[in-house]
Amino acid sequence: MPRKTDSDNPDALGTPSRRAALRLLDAVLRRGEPLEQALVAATRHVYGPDRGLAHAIAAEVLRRLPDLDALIDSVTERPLPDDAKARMALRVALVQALVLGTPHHAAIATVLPLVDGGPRKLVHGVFGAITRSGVLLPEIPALPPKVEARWDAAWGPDMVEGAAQAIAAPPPLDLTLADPGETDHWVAALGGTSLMPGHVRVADAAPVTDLPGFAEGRWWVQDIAASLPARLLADGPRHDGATAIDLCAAPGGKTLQLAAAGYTVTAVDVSNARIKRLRENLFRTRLKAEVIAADVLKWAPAEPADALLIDAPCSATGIFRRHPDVLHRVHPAIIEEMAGLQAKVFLRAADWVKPGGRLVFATCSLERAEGEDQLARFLSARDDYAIDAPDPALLPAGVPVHADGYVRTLPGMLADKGGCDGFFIVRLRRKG
Ligand SMILES: C[S@@+](CC[C@H](N)C(=O)[O-])C[C@H]1O[C@@H](n2cnc3c(N)ncnc32)[C@H](O)[C@@H]1O
Repeated sequence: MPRKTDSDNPDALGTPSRRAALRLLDAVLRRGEPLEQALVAATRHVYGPDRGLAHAIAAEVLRRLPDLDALIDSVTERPLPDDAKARMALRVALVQALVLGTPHHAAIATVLPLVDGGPRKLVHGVFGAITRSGVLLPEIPALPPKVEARWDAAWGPDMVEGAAQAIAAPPPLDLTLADPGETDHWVAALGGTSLMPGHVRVADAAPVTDLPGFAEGRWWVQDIAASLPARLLADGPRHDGATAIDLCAAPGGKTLQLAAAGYTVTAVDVSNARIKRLRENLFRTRLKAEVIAADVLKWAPAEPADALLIDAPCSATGIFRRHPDVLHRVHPAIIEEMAGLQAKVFLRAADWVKPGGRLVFATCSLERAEGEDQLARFLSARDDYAIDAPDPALLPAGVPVHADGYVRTLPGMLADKGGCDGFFIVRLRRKG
């Protein structure tokens, strides 16, 4: 059967992908949906590479939104409403012309049908005025004002600057190796660099599935910061048959690390769709874990484990480089709600660690409520636990152990090497 393309659609050539980008933006900005979650529905009538294009346009708009809006506002008499179709269409057209390198005539011609029967003239006029003026977007993108204010209050101006710079360039691709002893081999085979044993960083490349070692399951994709919780948990000698429980485990980056390190792993997650990906990852890497679909607020293990990892559900503001939707849809009520869930999981799971065993709590969040504050609350409730500060040699150079014994990665860290996601990680030992 011939492959479907844009041209099978009654829209002008190229328009369906822009229409899908508009639907994605609407899902994120108006309905507060995560971009990845909106992808299937928004791109239902778009095929092949056009689906990737729709995603790229929407993601780039979300990275550049305050700057795009400032440009639009600079040439309109009165600001267009935030959710006006004209503003949305202009964002889609301008990001193509000014960031993605689409020829100007194609950027506007493919977008005008999106405002058919509406403000076509306005959109055409504003686009023309901006592109004719030769104005460019700033090299360092602006953060949404509310995010900037929140992060400035929590971390200060250097972090805010680091975060803005981190949006400017696409993040590199980080791989975690099944066997850290093969680091030199995979650095050479993939043409990458390594920031620590078991890690390879490559410039964001062609499809991951085409890279050497993927089919053989010798590595999996995982930001270097995301690989630290399992590294900290698995560090050091352990007895044969040591057990690990990985809570909130899917799609399994950390389950794979713990299994590769030799633990007998039980991986628990509530999402069937994500568990399917976890099983695929185990199959590809030929690693073993018992996989359980369950809500950790209802489930309990038959017996406590030597090691327990909580990669808690969170606002995910630490992964804004690859998921720029979090910059626009995460607000204080979401952070508070996630922090409440984390506190429950943390306290409940603390009973599932053997005396003398380890617990690592982590979130990919840049909010203290989902990191430092969780730790303080936990320690005040559980005097049977103490912080077990890791050896700094376990971390890549440039990521410190905090004076209080936990690890906090922030934008700006490893910046000269391609940066890292924002994470909070603490390792605790149960007294015994
Ligand atoms: C940060 S992600 C986990 C990433 C994963 N640890 C990895 O390394 O690939 C958080 C996970 O928590 C799961 N989750 C959320 N609420 C849960 C609950 N009540 N019980 C179990 N899993 C939950 C989500 O389905 C999601 O997969």
